[in-house]
Amino acid sequence: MQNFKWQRIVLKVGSALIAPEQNGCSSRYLLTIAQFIVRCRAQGIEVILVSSGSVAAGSHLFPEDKPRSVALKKAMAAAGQMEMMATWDRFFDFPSAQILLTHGDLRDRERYTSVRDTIFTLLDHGVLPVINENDTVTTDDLKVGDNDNLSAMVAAAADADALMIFSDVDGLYDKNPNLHTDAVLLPEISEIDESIYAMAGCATSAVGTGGMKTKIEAAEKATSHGITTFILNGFKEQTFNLLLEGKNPGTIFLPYEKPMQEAVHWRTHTASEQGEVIVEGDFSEPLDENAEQINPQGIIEVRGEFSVGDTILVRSDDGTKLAKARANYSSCLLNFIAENETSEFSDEAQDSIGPIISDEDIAVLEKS
Ligand SMILES: Nc1ncnc2c1ncn2[C@@H]1O[C@H](COP(=O)(O)OP(=O)(O)O)[C@@H](O)[C@H]1O
Ligand SMILES: N[C@@H](CCC(=O)OP(=O)(O)O)C(=O)O
Repeated sequence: MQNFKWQRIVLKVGSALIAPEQNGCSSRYLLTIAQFIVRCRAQGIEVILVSSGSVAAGSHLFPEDKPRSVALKKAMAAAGQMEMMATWDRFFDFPSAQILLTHGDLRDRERYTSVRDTIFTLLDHGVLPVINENDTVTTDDLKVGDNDNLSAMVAAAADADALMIFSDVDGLYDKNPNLHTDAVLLPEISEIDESIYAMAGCATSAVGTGGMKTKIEAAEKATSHGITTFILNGFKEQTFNLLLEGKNPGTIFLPYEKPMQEAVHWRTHTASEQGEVIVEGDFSEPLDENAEQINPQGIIEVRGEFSVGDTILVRSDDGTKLAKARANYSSCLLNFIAENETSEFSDEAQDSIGPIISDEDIAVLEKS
């Protein structure tokens, strides 16, 4: 991959590549992917693998149970994860390590930093990190839900240069090629807007989650962090040969020229808001330099329950999303302040705690 000059890449492998016949893990496609990983490492490129497929790999162990309950899918994931890790590990003569994550781990700044540190330490020691969502323990509130978005969060956490999403199609088409014979492949996307999302349909395979929509979300997350992103066909050996020749065999999403800073990116794309604060005021000036101007008297409403340190969404009174920021106050205290007629208590709180949100812990959102 001489032409690409990458130091660190994240490869995301979809379920259809792991268990194509849904009869346990198969080496049919994984062998080629494993050889690609070995060749990248031989070129000095650090590789992180985000591997889907635990449910698909484990499903053959529970053949008689249909329809599948959530508990059954979690059991499949628990059993299939073992088989999948064993399959990957067999291909390599270097060590690999399993990391199972939930969104709960990534949206908490301390746990996120700990995940980052672990990934960097593994890479420093030549160990291949193999990452999946921790399906067995996730709840609706805790899960990322698809490994496309998870891989983008991992790529950002790992400061990767490129994210390669290996799937069962050649890339992004102007419409689903499995439903429309006249669909056209788009080799290069320089800007992700509504028209790109409009092209993306759902998964049509029995094992995929999210289809193209989640891959575009992943590309948006990654490119805004300066990470070149590809959607590629992992079924075709040619894909890997072309990549090694420095060519684009699928769809490439070009990185932002001015990527977001790490902390702002995390707050925008990985942290999720636990509540909202509706404020009044003049927001014509950049909020990231004036966050501290939002004072308790300006609060109109506090929505949801959040604690100090959680991420909150700040909206203006006309509904515009202004920013995501670290809550310096709990929702309980803010509610009390907002409902209290006298400013004496809020002045006291501001003196002892400081501003409601701070300039350094804020991600300004595009007005919507
Ligand atoms: N515009 C599109 N271009 C390409 N594929 C699309 C498009 N819209 C929907 N798809 C579907 O997305 C599928 C890939 O997503 P998915 O099944 O979730 O794969 P994976 O398991 O690799 O994540 C394709 O097989 C295709 O059916
Ligand atoms: N965590 C799940 C995979 C979820 C997922 O996003 O699957 P896929 O669309 O095939 O990448 C599993 O291991 O089965």
